[in-house]
Amino acid sequence: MSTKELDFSKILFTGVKRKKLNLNQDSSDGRELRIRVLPETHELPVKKPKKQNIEEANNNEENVVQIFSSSTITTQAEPPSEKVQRDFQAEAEKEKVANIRKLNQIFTWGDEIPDPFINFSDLKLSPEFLQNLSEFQIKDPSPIQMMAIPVMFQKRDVLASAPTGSGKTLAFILPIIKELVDKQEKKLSTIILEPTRVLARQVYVQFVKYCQNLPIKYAFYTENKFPSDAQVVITTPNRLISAVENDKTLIKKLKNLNWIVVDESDKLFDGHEGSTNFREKLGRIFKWCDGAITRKAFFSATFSHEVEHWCKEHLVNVAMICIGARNASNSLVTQQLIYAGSESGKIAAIRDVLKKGFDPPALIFVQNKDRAGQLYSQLRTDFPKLPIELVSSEITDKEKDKILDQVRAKKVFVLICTELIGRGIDLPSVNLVINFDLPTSIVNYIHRVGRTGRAGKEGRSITYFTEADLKYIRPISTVIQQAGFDVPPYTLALERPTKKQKKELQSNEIERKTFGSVKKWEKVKKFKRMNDEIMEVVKVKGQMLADDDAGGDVVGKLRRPKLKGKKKRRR
Ligand SMILES: Nc1ncnc2c1ncn2[C@@H]1O[C@H](COP(=O)(O)OP(=O)(O)OP(=O)(O)O)[C@@H](O)[C@H]1O
Repeated sequence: MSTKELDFSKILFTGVKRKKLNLNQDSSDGRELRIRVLPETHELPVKKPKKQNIEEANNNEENVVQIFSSSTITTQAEPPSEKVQRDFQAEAEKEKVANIRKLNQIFTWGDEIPDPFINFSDLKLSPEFLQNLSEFQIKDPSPIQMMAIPVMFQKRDVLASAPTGSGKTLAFILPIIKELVDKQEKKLSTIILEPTRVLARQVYVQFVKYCQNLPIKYAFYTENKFPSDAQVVITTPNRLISAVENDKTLIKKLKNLNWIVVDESDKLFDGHEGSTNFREKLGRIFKWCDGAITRKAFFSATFSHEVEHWCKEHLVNVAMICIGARNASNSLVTQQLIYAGSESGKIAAIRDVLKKGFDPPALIFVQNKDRAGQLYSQLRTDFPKLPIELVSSEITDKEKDKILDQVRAKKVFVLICTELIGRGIDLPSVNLVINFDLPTSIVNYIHRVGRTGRAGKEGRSITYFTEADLKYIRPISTVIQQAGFDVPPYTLALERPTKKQKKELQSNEIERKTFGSVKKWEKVKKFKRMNDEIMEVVKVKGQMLADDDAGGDVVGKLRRPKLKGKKKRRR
């Protein structure tokens, strides 16, 4: 068994590596998606040629190979012995690997860590799989892929951390796909856990892309029946738990898994989620997935030392991988920290940014759904022609998927959102992230700004703070400075928030003055709800018509559904 008794009682915290990155010294900060490989500089240590004078050389014809001048010649080098050549090649290879690791900022911990690979073609992937990678422009591995893939090939537990947008998803799905193709096992082999349904869907889409023409069954499980014929199931802890509660026979299958992958794992380790308490749920799931062959893989852009200690303590032969500095923000994102004074100052500042012009789409983060509604109404009033959307817990999952797809397609120019999509969401087209409300922790900051600057592209972020944020600003200011960007110097001299203050901030948001009215958003919300109800009726009617084999235009046959709370108009 690979795990000891699990102890989820400890409280996790996150810390930032204090050392300042010297970005000027070496521009290779390891955060680019493209790998860096040194040019080959090694040559065999050929013995230095002897200089002889011509008379001497003429006496020994065998030695004469090249005449440099009228008075000197060079004798042929004595070939090094095979052992010397082997030793030298091994040494050169070691040095090359060390350089690759250094340039890509690959740090590892554990026994028998394999060398990073540099070409997908060296991985013995099937031609179909290689074709799928190239179809989606995956040419070279990113640093996390270079290291995590060979480690996962060793079939051992792994804890991996790498910057936002650096390709962690492919780093864990590639070894899983390869194993399934090679072994051709039909059993349920892998469970991938994501903190939210939206992220589970996103990972599912990656499987759709990379598994074309491959004999693999994968499923995205968030509703209805557990897909028991799938080899890979992508889901959330909540859904998996309720599936097992409904069908205890699943436990037997879970004990026979090859992999359980915990993506955004520091989030799932998080014990501060109140009612959702992910850590407790993960503990239950791990007890089911404790088969001797089951390996665990944890991936995230941020990790606390506690998670690291937990893994060292509870996992056998775990390999740890860290790309770049631990808990650092992505330095491909140009980061600004701006004092806006007050809430109205922030509104003025954001108007200014949108008016001056920006490269859409942009994400604007606020601290809760009410604030999202207020800002939505405000910006719709100020910029009636700008395609603005909002994602918060108030809209359905399907609506969320739709809006996020519109952002990807650049049909939505400004997306107002809450922490709900602060993590993991891959919107490669996003160029600008605005923290309208200050994130409540550096971890949230790192993930939020990581929605831009993805896949090696550059991005930009602006973080506003007000009088009310002053006592919490220093940690965020430090992270920005560590990424190599200027911050107002006094923010670094302010007192650090105490542990109590940090905790308070997690459970109680900063009270902020409201602005604008939420009328516009209320209207849109009502419309969206109506739309959802109509779509639901369309689905049901469509099913009924299909069952009756009636065909025809389903929508045309519908009547307007009765809406809850809708009063009859009095004449
Ligand atoms: N080797 C590669 N070459 C080019 N693009 C890649 C490569 N690997 C992944 N990508 C692309 O990079 C983007 C970001 O990848 P991914 O979503 O896996 O990032 P991540 O590290 O999981 O980020 P986050 O921490 O925010 O979840 C995706 O659009 C993905 O298709």
